[in-house]
Amino acid sequence: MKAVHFGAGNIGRGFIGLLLHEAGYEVVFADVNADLIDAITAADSYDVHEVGAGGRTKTVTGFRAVNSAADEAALIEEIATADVVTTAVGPNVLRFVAPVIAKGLLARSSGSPRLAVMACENAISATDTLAAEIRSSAGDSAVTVDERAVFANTAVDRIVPGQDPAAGIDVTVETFCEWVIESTPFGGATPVIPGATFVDALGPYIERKLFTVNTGHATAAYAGFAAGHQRIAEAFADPEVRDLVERVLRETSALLVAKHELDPAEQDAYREKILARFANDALPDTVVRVGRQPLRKLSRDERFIGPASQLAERGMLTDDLVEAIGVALRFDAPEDPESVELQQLLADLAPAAFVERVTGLPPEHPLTPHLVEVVASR
Ligand SMILES: NC(=O)c1ccc[n+]([C@@H]2O[C@H](COP(=O)([O-])OP(=O)(O)OC[C@H]3O[C@@H](n4cnc5c(N)ncnc54)[C@H](O)[C@@H]3O)[C@@H](O)[C@H]2O)c1
Ligand SMILES: O=P(O)(O)OC[C@@H](O)[C@@H](O)[C@H](O)[C@H](O)CO
Repeated sequence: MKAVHFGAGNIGRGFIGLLLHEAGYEVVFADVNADLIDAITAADSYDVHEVGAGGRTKTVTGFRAVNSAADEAALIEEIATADVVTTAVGPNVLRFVAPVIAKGLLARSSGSPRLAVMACENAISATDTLAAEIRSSAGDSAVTVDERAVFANTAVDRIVPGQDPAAGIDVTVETFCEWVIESTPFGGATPVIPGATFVDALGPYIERKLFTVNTGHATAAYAGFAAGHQRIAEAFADPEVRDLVERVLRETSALLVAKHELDPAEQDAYREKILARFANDALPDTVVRVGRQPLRKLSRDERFIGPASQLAERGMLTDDLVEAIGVALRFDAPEDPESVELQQLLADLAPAAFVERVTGLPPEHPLTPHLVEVVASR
């Protein structure tokens, strides 16, 4: 069995590549970073170091690498003969990997089994987004794409921080990991990936993950940045940061319980487990990594505006989320282009125009006045 995985970065090597390897797949990493591809090609194995209580080191072997910017023909051939294609490149990059996946699908022999395509990104329905880009790229052959591929949405959860360059291609990760994949598109013939969980309906899982892990994580990052902290564990040890994270997650939990009819006690336990993960001092994660791309994080369906808008539509409380959004506006990290753009937009636009442009919410939405107020008063 062969898997082609786009994005040989933190999640690619430290999570998806590892689980595919453990499932018995030969993994072909595709990435645009030439130095990274050369390093992977030169290695026979790499280690995934789990840190924190019960952490172990796992070794990945049986992989190859293709430079997707330089060797499209080789990548098309790999996709044409693969069983699985996964991505962990970032939601905004999906449109750039779609054309070569379309070409690989069209190059498959018509008798081949259908290719399982799964985007492993922090975004709702990321595989649907990727599939739409692949169909659009295939043009008149879009029907053939759907005959040859099965597209399944997924939710991925493992904190993988930025890596020490001296570690080579080894990866340091937390012990926790969860890969949830929707089963329905496979019609009963799901890929064999023992480390993954297949569920009929992914909606509750991805919203629970994004609106708990990622809303809380981003709140810790932005409040930590504003308070002058560099590492997430250090930020989370600050009582004021932790208090805001806990208040925000009580609001998102109220939404998740109401919308998806989750058991409140189970959601409380899920939230507590996540708070303990943020406190993992053995994980060298930074507020700048976790806060990266603030414009993406403040967009319509993402970890702040997604839950806050739905709470407001239900007439439920959003005060703490709105406070966290106000703190996010202070994220000013020159190394992050979206942070620079965020600060420029704040300087250039009136509050109402800023809210509409960044969050995508119309003026008449019940959340909008609260956001305009927080932007105006910053
Ligand atoms: N790191 C985490 O804790 C974590 C956890 C869950 C989900 N995720 C999600 O996984 C995705 C990747 O995050 P990451 O932390 O691994 O980022 P990363 O920056 O470590 O890795 C992304 C990789 O994608 C590569 N890439 C960029 N453009 C590409 C292209 N056009 N073709 C092929 N490769 C390309 C980059 O060179 C890089 O190696 C994101 O959607 C993120 O939200 C991350
Ligand atoms: O990857 P992002 O930028 O969407 O979010 C940053 C972190 O919150 C994220 O990478 C988490 O570490 C991860 O989602 C945990 O599963």
